[in-house]
Amino acid sequence: MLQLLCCRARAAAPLRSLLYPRCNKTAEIWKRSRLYKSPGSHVYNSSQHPGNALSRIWSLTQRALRRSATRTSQPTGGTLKFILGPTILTVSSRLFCHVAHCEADENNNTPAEVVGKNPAPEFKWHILWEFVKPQLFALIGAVVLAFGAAILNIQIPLMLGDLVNVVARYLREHTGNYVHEIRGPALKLLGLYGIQGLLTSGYIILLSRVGERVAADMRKTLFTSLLRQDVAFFDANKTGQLVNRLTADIQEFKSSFKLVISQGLRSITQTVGCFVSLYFISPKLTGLTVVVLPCLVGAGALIGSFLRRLSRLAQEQVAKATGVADEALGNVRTVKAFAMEDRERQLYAHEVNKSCEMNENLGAGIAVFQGISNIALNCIVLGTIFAGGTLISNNELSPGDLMSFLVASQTVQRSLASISILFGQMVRGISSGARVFEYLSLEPSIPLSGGGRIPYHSLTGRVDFMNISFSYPTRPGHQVLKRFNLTLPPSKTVAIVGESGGGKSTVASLLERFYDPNSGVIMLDGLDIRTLDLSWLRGQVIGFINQEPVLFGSSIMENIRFGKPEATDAEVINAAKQANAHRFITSFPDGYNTVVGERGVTLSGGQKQRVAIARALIKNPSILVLDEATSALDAESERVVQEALDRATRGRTVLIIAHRLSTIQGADLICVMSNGRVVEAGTHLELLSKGGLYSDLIRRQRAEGQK
Ligand SMILES: Nc1ncnc2c1ncn2[C@@H]1O[C@H](COP(=O)(O)OP(=O)(O)OP(=O)(O)O)[C@@H](O)[C@H]1O
Repeated sequence: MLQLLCCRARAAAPLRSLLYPRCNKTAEIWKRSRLYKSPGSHVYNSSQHPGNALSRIWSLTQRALRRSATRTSQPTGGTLKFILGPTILTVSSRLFCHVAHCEADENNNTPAEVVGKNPAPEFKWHILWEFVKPQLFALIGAVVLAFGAAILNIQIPLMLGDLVNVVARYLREHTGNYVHEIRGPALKLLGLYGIQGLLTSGYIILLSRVGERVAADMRKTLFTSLLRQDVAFFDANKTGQLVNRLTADIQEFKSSFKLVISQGLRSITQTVGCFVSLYFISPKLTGLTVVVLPCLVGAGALIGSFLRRLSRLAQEQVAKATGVADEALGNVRTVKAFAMEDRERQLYAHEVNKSCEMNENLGAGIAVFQGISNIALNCIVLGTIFAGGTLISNNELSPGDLMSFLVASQTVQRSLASISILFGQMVRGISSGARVFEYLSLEPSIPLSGGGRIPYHSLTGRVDFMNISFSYPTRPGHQVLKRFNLTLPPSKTVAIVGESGGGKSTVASLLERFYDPNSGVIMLDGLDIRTLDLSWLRGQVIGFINQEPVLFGSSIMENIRFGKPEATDAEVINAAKQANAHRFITSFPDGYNTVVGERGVTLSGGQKQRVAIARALIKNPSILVLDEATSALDAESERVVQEALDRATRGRTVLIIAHRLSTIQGADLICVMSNGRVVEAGTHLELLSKGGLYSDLIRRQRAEGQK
């Protein structure tokens, strides 16, 4: 039972008071626990230093919080995890902490250690450069055009001033033709507006092309890198968070990248250029502006950052509500089976109401902010006109200069305001980019390609597990296999049985090289499988069928072809026939083109299993691994599937992991596993006559069957 207590980590006192009483009460925990920090991970386990474990934990916690608080104002999403016997303290750099109380297993190992990632992944400029390099010409073009548009923006106030001066002179002197007088400067200004419009469109087009291509390249590279990672990586990282890096983080990075280059460049150029113009128009008015403007922009930036924090909280709340809906809709069958629709509706309504309230508050905050900033900006205009009027009456300034000054100072205000917003956006973009880059350069510990292949005609399919010891990387303290030995003779069927959690499926995972053993070797035809090409091993040598086969939401034809993409239709149909699936597939109106729905939801368990068998058989594997392939089926489906399996296993090396002992009595060898080791081995009759663990299991299963 997991009990999560949340507290704001910044408030040190509550965290301290939460820890001390817990630890005082459970002094035993300290004696039992060990302290380790695995390299690269952030998992700490307590009592290599039993005496000062608490103070060490506390200082690590504070250091982690300080680091995440000072590096960036944005949440980074990393976690540190402290394991104190059955208590796990998770400190996340989102500045929250959870104290999770977990039951320890029989070895005093906590069941829920999750390896956290670096709390603040670094932004790597050289990786960004690799993505930007192919778009360099377009990027330089965009920068030049944006710079040109900014320079013109500096010219416009001056030309507006010229125009006003012409009008003012005409009004004063009433000489000449008004249209003739004004035509020249007006046309110049119009031309300037036109060129500026063209430059602006040009740089936006180029920049969005650069942004989209960089983002698309990043998505493809990140997806490829994620697919390359080994299974242990996915044990330690939630898929939702990985998908978030592909979508939200890259989106955020792209927006920041485009905004910082376009608006950043424009705003800085305009601010500097317009300030120079202001100074040349009127040093006295510029002096006044220099005093007032930064104060207003500073106040605006402060309120702006407060509003952005509100906006982030409101977005997080919307994401939370979406999470509730996602979970309920994703598990709709379970929700319905437990008649929990009402509870889920209430839960969703509660979260939506909270997000509605937060968004309303945010809306009110924005409204007040905009109202106040409108008043302040208009006051600046009034103040400038007032002071400028005085200068005009003293003949120190012309009306046109005042006009130029007003427009240029408005441009400066806008530019300064956008620089302050851009700064926040840049920080967000950098932390999103860092999260994306973190996995781009991650090398899997088990590489997918490279290594040798055994020619098909000489492959016998003999497998030897030699002295294998293994712990899952996410649970290094819990040894699942202990000096495990087993031989799968060529073309024979070996079954593994034993208590639940004894490590049977782990043996299959090691053969597939989802993980590598900590010690010992697995041999295929006398060769260490670590020296063999992994894509070849998984793609052509080993066929894997498990208890709950997962199908893709495409047609049956495509699902079977997943086992061998180049297979012809005839090969697919042949594999389906071998798997006893042809008849039910052709009974559907769309036959092999029937779309099976998300994860194969429109097929029955037995039908799904037979499609999965066809998918495994189409690659004609030398070794077949059946991990409780029939245990989820009813008697009739099991009979049909078993028939298919009997046919499929002929002439192959087969490893069966079985719960129901009735299904493996014909196996050439049955191994009984207990506590990570093989404790008995022999045929069904040999093991029965021994009267050991196997006959015990048979007796228990028979008794359960009779209940
Ligand atoms: N991905 C994983 N990460 C960490 N521990 C795991 C993982 N998968 C399994 N384990 C643990 O390894 C041990 C052996 O699990 P395994 O699935 O191999 O047992 P099993 O004999 O196949 O059990 P069952 O008959 O119930 O399927 C269990 O204690 C389990 O909790």
